[in-house]
Amino acid sequence: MTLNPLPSHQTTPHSPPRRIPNRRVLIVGNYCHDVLIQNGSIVAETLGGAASFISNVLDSSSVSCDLVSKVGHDFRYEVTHSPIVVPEKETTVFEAYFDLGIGHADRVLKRVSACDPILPSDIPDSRFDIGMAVGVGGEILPETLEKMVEICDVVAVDIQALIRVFDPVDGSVKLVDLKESGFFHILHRIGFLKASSDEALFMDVEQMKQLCCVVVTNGEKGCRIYHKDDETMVPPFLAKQVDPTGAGDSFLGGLVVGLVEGLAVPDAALLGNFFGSITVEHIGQPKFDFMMLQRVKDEVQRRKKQRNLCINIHNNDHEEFHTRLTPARFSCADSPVQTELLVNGLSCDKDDDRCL
Ligand SMILES: Nc1ncnc2c1ncn2[C@@H]1O[C@H](COP(=O)(O)OP(=O)(O)O)[C@@H](O)[C@H]1O
Ligand SMILES: O=P([O-])([O-])O[C@@H]1[C@@H](O)[C@H](O)[C@@H](O)[C@H](O)[C@@H]1O
Repeated sequence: MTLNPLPSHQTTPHSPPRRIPNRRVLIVGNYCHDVLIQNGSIVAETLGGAASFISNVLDSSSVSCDLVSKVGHDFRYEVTHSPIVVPEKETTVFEAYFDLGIGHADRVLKRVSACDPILPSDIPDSRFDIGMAVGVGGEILPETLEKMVEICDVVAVDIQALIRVFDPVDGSVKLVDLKESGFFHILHRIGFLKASSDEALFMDVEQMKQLCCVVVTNGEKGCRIYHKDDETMVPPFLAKQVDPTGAGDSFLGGLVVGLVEGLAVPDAALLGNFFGSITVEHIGQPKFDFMMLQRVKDEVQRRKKQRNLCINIHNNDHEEFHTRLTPARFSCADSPVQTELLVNGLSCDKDDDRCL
């Protein structure tokens, strides 16, 4: 298996272009029901789970993907990629509290119900170009990740799938060090490890960046990429945050769209920032504007052509791409109207039927 997350055609802009065949992506992680709570009241109930946010970005970007997810008999959303229904179980439920004000976290998460884990036998035996291990409620097992690295050329992992543990009484999410997670022995076989800046405290970035490409997201500040001796800051896009839920997931979706398109890793991460910034402007799943998506596709094609022709482009020079994507960012027509601003950046549009 090729583990180099930065294929040579991407790292050396002066090498001849290589045709990239159509790629297929495998997303593994459970859908869930999200309940957003503020001041003791339910503000919104939405479809959640990293798999839902990521497939939304991939589907909108016309990147074909297979999705393996388990839900219970009570799953209440219509989704494009049907989950496995476990009739005797309930769907995973997360409550997100936006007013507990613990530390500097923007929300406190509790897993109040958990569906079954995803087993290696639930995953198809075919080969995939990119696998995404994106559990939220502990559904990815070490043997699940092992199967993914066997059948996928490159695997991108959200660290939250590996290091979350759940309080047996109230389901509060706690994090354990990556070394104690039970997954550490597999990590030299993955391509990308994505963590938020809070989660990054639970790994040794210096060590991990020798094993794979580490991407640390940092909310409105964008993200940083670490690989071997390279470190790159990738700038953010301006956003008016309504609900932070799913930003990291959409980021990962955008990153993988960029990789599938054959962009260099910093440019792919810029697409991640782009989709992350749109997501924070919505409660639950964002609906991406068609014109905006078309402009992004055009800019991606333009960027690829420019890279292939080696015009004005250096390895870490993604500023021009950022400048060209910015107008596309604001052609998004369905940004929610802010009607009521609540504390900690959670606000609700009264015309949005997900808001209660
Ligand atoms: N307030 C914001 N303004 C602009 N972009 C944001 C904002 N919040 C998140 N993003 C984008 O989404 C990405 C992921 O968000 P982050 O909050 O770091 O992840 P997570 O949801 O996993 O905690 C960021 O790297 C950034 O690109
Ligand atoms: O906001 P984010 O960290 O990218 O990802 C979120 C998870 O942390 C959370 O457990 C889940 O309930 C949300 O639907 C979303 O997937």
